[in-house]
Amino acid sequence: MRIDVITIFPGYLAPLSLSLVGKAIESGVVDLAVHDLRAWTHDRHHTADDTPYGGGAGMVMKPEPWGEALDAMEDLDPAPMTVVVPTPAGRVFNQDLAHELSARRRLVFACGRYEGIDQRVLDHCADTYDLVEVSLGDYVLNGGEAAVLAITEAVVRLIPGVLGNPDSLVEESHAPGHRLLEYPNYTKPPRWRGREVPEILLSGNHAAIATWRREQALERTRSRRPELLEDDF
Ligand SMILES: COC(=O)c1cc2cc(CO)sc2[nH]1
Repeated sequence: MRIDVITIFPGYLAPLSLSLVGKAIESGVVDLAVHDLRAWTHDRHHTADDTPYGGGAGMVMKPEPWGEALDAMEDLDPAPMTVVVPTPAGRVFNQDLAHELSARRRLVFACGRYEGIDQRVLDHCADTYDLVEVSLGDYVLNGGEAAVLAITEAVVRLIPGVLGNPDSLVEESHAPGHRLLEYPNYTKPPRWRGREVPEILLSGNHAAIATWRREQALERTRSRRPELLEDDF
């Protein structure tokens, strides 16, 4: 998978070259490039935003730099582009969408700032590429960069070969077909500040442990995320 990120804050994406995503880049499973949108501005001040037509607070990102940046992305790799635009107005990101995006050959993240990107850029992307507008949830950030960090980690870890132990993908919360929250986890020591590890986990009775874990997952889901237990139909 090739990932390109276009942003006016390239430094914000530096963490992507660490740990999990970093290993995927080193191993060649993922190619990642971060681009400064201002490279496609041509005025002395490298202007990327302007006042909104129709008035209102804040600034809007100008379409011209985005158009030139997206054109340049096409020249970098012949694979068809999925353009992912984090926005409060987007589809809420979840594990199903993470799986969908992990199957794509190429992702181009367009990080908005200010009040957002001129709508004509989104319309151009919808007509020219595969556009996915996505929000991390029902709250607002100041820009798309933090969302790109989260989405990239959620997507890259699903690519075969990236995680050391693919079994850990099976039982985790929100895994496909696994609509329960994860059960509680314990490790040594058996007693810590007067708190014991549940006896069952020390019993070696794997069937009973599996039952206990499912009961714990059900209980947690019931109390914290009851909507996950509602049937879809
Ligand atoms: C949960 O919030 C988001 O996913 C989010 C993405 C973006 C992009 C912005 C720039 O206009 S503000 C913002 N919030």
